[in-house]
Amino acid sequence: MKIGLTGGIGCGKSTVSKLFAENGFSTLDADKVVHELLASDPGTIAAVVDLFGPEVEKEEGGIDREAVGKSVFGDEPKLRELEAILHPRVRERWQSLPDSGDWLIEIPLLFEKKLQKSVDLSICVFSDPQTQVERLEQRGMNRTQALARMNRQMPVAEKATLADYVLLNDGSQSFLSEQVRSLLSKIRTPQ
Ligand SMILES: CC(C)(COP(=O)(O)OP(=O)(O)OC[C@H]1O[C@@H](n2cnc3c(N)ncnc32)[C@H](O)[C@@H]1O)[C@@H](O)C(=O)NCCC(=O)NCCS
Ligand SMILES: Nc1ncnc2c1ncn2[C@@H]1O[C@H](COP(=O)(O)OP(=O)(O)OP(=O)(O)O)[C@@H](O)[C@H]1O
Repeated sequence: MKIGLTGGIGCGKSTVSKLFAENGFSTLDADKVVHELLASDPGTIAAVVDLFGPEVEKEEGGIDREAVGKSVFGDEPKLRELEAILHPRVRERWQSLPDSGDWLIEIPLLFEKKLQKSVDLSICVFSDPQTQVERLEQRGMNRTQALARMNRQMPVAEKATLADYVLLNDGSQSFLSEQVRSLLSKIRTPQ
């Protein structure tokens, strides 16, 4: 089974992914694939330097994600060009996963990019936008940057209406793990 996990930035996707991993799922995170490509894939690095200039290449090699992130959210044409470099490479990676076994794949833009048909089941982790901003600020992102990314995404309430299952993550981590436990018992029990 391949599950697509989505939600807004900072809603708790990685936290949910860890809970699935503890319950025997293999996991893949599209953001991590992007990070690996930007750190060490020569073709990706060359294309991104071509787009943003040599100043985004770090001395030790690889792309400075913070610098790119600061300039690209709010510059829609550039962001689309960056996505055109990265998305086909990321898609190739998760679409070539083995058919066997249980996989949870974190795909932030699952619904924006209409990829839901490529997974057996979709889950959205929902947090109130206020909670999203607070969590991102706690992680060191400033409010303007947080809002720029959130504004570029489909509102999480809309994602929730499109998903097969929704996990609520405005409460405690134990409330979240209870929901994951209950969801796992549903999707693993043959109907
Ligand atoms: C701009 C980049 C370099 C910033 O890197 P940074 O380490 O700061 O952020 P990270 O990659 O960890 O992303 C964190 C979150 O930002 C949001 N985000 C990232 N890219 C996008 C995007 N194109 N559109 C909307 N939100 C996005 C997602 O919620 C994601 O979970 C990087 O996010 C990137 O290359 N984005 C374009 C590729 C992409 O669309 N990635 C999303 C998953 S495939
Ligand atoms: N229920 C919760 N209570 C308190 N903190 C939480 C809760 N859920 C997640 N967090 C914290 O909020 C932050 C964002 O969570 P997480 O990294 O899981 O979200 P994400 O959706 O994967 O984020 P991103 O979109 O940036 O990849 C993390 O620091 C995490 O530890």
